[in-house]
Amino acid sequence: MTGKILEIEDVTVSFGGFKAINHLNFNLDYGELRVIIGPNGAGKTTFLDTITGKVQPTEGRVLFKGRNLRDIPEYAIARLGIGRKFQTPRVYLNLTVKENLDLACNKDKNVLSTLFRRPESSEYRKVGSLLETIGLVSRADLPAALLSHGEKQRLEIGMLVAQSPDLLLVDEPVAGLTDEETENVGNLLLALAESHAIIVIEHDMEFVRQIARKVTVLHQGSVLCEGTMDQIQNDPKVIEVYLGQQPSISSHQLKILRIIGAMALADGTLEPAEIDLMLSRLSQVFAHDVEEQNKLKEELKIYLYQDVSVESFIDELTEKEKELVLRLSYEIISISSRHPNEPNLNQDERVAYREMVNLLDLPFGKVQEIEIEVKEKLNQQKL
Ligand SMILES: Nc1ncnc2c1ncn2[C@@H]1O[C@H](COP(=O)(O)OP(=O)(O)OP(=O)(O)O)[C@@H](O)[C@H]1O
Repeated sequence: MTGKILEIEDVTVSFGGFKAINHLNFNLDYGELRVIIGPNGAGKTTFLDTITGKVQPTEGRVLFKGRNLRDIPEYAIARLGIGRKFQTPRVYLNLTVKENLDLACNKDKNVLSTLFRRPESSEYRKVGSLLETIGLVSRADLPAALLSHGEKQRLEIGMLVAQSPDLLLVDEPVAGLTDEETENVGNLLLALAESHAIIVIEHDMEFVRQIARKVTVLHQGSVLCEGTMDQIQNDPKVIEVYLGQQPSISSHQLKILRIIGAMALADGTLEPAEIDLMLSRLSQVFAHDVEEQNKLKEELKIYLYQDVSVESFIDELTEKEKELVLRLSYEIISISSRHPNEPNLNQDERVAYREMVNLLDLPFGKVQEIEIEVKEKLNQQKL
C-alpha cells in the first residue's frame, strides 16, 4: 500500500499548562521504518502515548489509515492495528517461548484456553514462521524465564507481530543489551520493516545508525528536524540541542577525543565491536570512574560522528596534547587491526594515520619513540 499510514496534524498535549507536545506535525508512510531520537524530556514517550490513545491531544488530530483516533479507547486503537512494545519485556516467564507466541496468536488471550485447546493448523504455521523470524527456533520449548534479556526482547516483538499490527511502536528495544543482542534486534526490526510500518524510539546512536533510514529529532515537544543519520548528525540545530546538554568533559578535552575518533572512523570498515573498543578506550582518557566513563562513552557516540575540522583543532593543541593524540591514535588503530588474518593496518588506516602524523608535526624521533612505546605496551598486554 502507498500513502500515509499515520498523520499527526498540529498536535499539542498539555499537562496543566506545560506543553509536552507542542504543535507537532509528523507523517509516516506505509511500510516505513522511522527512528525518533531526542534529548531527555523531548516528548518521545508522550508522542507514542498520543498515538496509542493513552493520552488525548489538547489540540490537533492523529489519523491512522485516514481515520481520526480522537476519543477511540486504547484497546480499540490496538485492534485497529497499532501494536506497542514497551521498554521492559512483558512476556509470561513460566510459559515456553512457543506458548507465549500461541497465546499472542490466540485472540481471546486467555492463558488457560491457550494451553488446553488444540491450535489450528494455520496457527502452527504462524507460530513456526514467527519463531524463525525472531531467531528462537532452538529455544521454542524453553520457559521464557531462561531466555537472555535480548531473547526476551525478540520474543516480545514476535508476540506483537503475532497480533498482525500494521504499525509497530517500539520503545528503546536495545537498552541494556549486549552488542551481539543489539545487532540481532536490529536485524529483526529491519526484517519486519519489509512488511510493517515501524516507529522506534532509541537513545543508542550506534543502533540508530544500524537501522535508520530516516530519523526524526524531537525537541521540546516539536520536530526539530528530519533526515538521514548523516544529515541530522551534521545539522547545527541538532548539535546545539545535544551540546546544550553540557558534555561531561571540557570542550578542549572533547576536541582531543574527536580528532582521534575522526582518524579511527576514517576506516569505514570498523566492526561494531571495534567501534565499541575504541569508545571504551577513549572514554578512559579523561573520565576516571566507571560511571563517568559510561556516561562519556554515550556522549562520544554522538560527538564522534559530527564532522570535525581536524586541522583547526590540532592547531589549538599543546606539544604534550599532540603526543597524547598520537599515542592514542596509534594504540587504537593497532588494537583494531589485530585481526588474525590481517595483522597489518589496512590502506585507509595507514593513509589516515600518516596524515595525522603530518598534521601533528612532531619531531620524527618523538613519533618513533611513541610508536615503540605503544607496541611494547600492547605486546605486554597480550602476554
Ligand atoms: N503525565 C504528565 N504530567 C505532567 N508532565 C508530564 C507528564 N508526562 C510527561 N510529562 C512531562 O512532559 C515532558 C516530556 O516527557 P516525555 O516522557 O514524553 O519525554 P521523553 O522524550 O520520553 O523523555 P525520556 O527520554 O527522558 O524518556 C517532560 O518534561 C515530562 O516531565
